[in-house]
Amino acid sequence: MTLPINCEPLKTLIRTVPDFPKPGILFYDITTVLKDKAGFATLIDAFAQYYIGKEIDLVLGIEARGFIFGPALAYRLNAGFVPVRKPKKLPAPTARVTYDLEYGTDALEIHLDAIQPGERVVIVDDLLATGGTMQATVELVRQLGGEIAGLGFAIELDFLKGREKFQQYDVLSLLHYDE
Ligand SMILES: O=P(O)(O)OC[C@H]1O[C@H](OP(=O)(O)OP(=O)(O)O)[C@H](O)[C@@H]1O
Ligand SMILES: Nc1ncnc2[nH]cnc12
Repeated sequence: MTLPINCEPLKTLIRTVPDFPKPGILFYDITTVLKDKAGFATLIDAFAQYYIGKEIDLVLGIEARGFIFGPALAYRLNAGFVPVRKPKKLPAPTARVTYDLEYGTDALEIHLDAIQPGERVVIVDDLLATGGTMQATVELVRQLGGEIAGLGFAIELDFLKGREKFQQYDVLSLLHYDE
């Protein structure tokens, strides 16, 4: 059995920015790990190692930062990639769900024909905070009849307890922060 990839050393490559985008928010900036070739590869390798062999048909990436990890992971899993987008970006008929954010509200859409009923889907995003964004995406997948095989995050902000929204799902977070 292969040992799980330890991503903990990558914390040195993640920049924290106080009071962005609003006062009181400590922003976890992944651009500093993405530009590090070993850092980015380690994150994709860690996701891939977890999902290989789980018969994943589709990887869904949530706009915008889920688009960074989703396609690279889909390629490694020999799966398709589906973008979940902010409103009015997708050209064909869509399903839409609105949700609350750590710092505002927003909505997400998916093409109605993006998932066939029963297809096995992994949803990826850069960060789990309150879980509102992922919860909206889970709802979109359920509306289309997809089977949720996993929810994957590069970073989880444990203190916001977003994970509690997903108790019936397999949640993978590569890095955890307590504050
Ligand atoms: O768990 P939550 O409280 O829902 O927060 C997490 C979401 O917030 C950020 O995206 P944001 O909405 O800022 O959009 P962006 O990726 O377009 O910057 C982040 O990339 C996640 O998608
Ligand atoms: N604190 C945070 N840092 C980066 N992305 C976020 N998305 C929601 N909360 C965030």
